[in-house]
Amino acid sequence: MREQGCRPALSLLKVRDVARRFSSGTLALQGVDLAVERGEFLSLLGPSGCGKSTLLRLIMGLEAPDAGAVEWGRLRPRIGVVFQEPTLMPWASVLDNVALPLRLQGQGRDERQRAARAAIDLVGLGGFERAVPRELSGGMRMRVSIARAFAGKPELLLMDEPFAALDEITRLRLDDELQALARDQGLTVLFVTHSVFESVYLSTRIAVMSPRPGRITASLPIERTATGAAFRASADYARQCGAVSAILAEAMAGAA
Ligand SMILES: Nc1ncnc2c1ncn2[C@@H]1O[C@H](COP(=O)(O)OP(=O)(O)OP(=O)(O)O)[C@@H](O)[C@H]1O
Repeated sequence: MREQGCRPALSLLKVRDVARRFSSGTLALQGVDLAVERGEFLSLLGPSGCGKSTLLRLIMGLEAPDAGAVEWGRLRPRIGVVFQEPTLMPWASVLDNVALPLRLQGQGRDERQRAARAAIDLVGLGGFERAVPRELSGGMRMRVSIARAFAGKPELLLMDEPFAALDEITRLRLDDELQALARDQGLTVLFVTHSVFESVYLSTRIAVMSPRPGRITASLPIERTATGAAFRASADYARQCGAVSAILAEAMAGAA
């Protein structure tokens, strides 16, 4: 069902008319249509409870839709996942935490340690391989979680409000690091957030969701006329934050 080998469209992923109702009776998603294109940084922006995490779980294959389908392009990409909580093994070193998925895949010790060290360097934690999570700050723990996702060399990175629990300064820094990593590694990212400012800063496109039952009400490409702090301080950034906020408010009012 997932493989659509003969399909001419080359989107990495298509969510078609998806609905999800929980056994409690809650209709979390209805009529969700979303195409994810290779190489884009796509944010899913919507109010709390609109079904963003549910949609990510459907894409991960952790749950099945009650209607509609999640369809993959020519090949199903390797997927990396980062959640809001870093979900590290507290007793294990940074190196062992990052190498865990590779161990579960059955990779040999040398191979997985090499890949884990490379991912740790990528997120700027070189030198902390032997540290355990309690010796790290919240931002460093989140970097470990990102390194763990990168160690498997993902083509598609699914991120569920990864920086929501962090302080503003750490969050801004990790936004910058993530954006640079995604660009340098040619990754496709699907990033769930409540934050208009974060989504405009990070994304090449934003999909806005309505309140529950969630569906995509708008898709907006983001124009980036500068990078880093210069973009954050630019009139273009402020203008696009204003436009996205207005569309989000419209989606909220439409559902009221
Ligand atoms: N396992 C479940 N059983 C019953 N209801 C659920 C379950 N998981 C989620 N829900 C409900 O489905 C709706 C969507 O939840 P979901 O976590 O996907 O929203 P969200 O947009 O990610 O929210 P937030 O931004 O607050 O994390 C909510 O009303 C939630 O209570």
